[in-house]
Amino acid sequence: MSAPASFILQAQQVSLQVGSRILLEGLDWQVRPGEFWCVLGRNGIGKSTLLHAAAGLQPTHAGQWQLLGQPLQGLSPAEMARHRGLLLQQQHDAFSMPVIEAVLAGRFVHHGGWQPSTQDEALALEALERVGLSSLAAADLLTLSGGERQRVGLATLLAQDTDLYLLDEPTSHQDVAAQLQLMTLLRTLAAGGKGVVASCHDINLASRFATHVLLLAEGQRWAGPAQEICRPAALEAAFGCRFVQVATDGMLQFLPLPTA
Ligand SMILES: Nc1ncnc2c1ncn2[C@@H]1O[C@H](COP(=O)(O)OP(=O)(O)OP(=O)(O)O)[C@@H](O)[C@H]1O
Repeated sequence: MSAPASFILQAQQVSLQVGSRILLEGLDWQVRPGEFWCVLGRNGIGKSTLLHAAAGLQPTHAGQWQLLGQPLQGLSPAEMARHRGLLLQQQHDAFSMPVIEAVLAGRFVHHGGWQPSTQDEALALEALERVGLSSLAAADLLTLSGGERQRVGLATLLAQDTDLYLLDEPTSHQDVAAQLQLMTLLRTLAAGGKGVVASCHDINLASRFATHVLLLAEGQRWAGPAQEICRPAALEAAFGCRFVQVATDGMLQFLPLPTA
């Protein structure tokens, strides 16, 4: 997995199914270094399923995924964990532990032992700083707010330091200022050569921060540069409501309106 690959993630004719329902059929899609993709679409359209399948944690019914040019199915869990990380939509904590310990868990994949080195500790602290939570390093994980807990999850992924970041609704528990910081952080990660894929319900955040958008709808999808995909016609087809496009401060905003 050391040779440079032109794609960090590649879907080749991927089909995803839950029960008898086909969510996606014949998806050909590539994530290159430097790209920040937002996956948009209605509730239940298959965004989480897509992220979990790309992470190798959910079955792919046809086609295959390649991670850094290698078939995902052929990689061991340890190899996968060194090259891709997934932020779940919900974090479930059974035990008390200091926040820094949760972040240090991200380093485990790189040394295989539970004893963190001084460098691991420095990287974990730096990851907490990047998500604005260094003051909570010693706090009990179980005492955090929903937004703080979600950012600890992202810090753990940053400590894991993978090539591909898969994030399921990373902004869902964040206040508006934290959303801007988080989307800026994801864009910076991509600009540094990582591949970032995040599901999102905020079209305006996606169109402002993502380099690319994958817009999913029943039996249809659009993929490409964010400014090309975030257009009223495609958004209306995908979400089933009207959109008015408003230009403000040099940015395009999309205002959803009920259908007449
Ligand atoms: N294990 C399962 N068994 C049956 N159906 C499932 C299973 N997992 C997911 N589904 C269904 O698959 C569909 C896609 O779910 P998914 O969570 O991927 O949607 P989503 O686009 O992420 O939705 P949301 O925006 O609400 O998070 C949903 O209709 C869901 O009910």
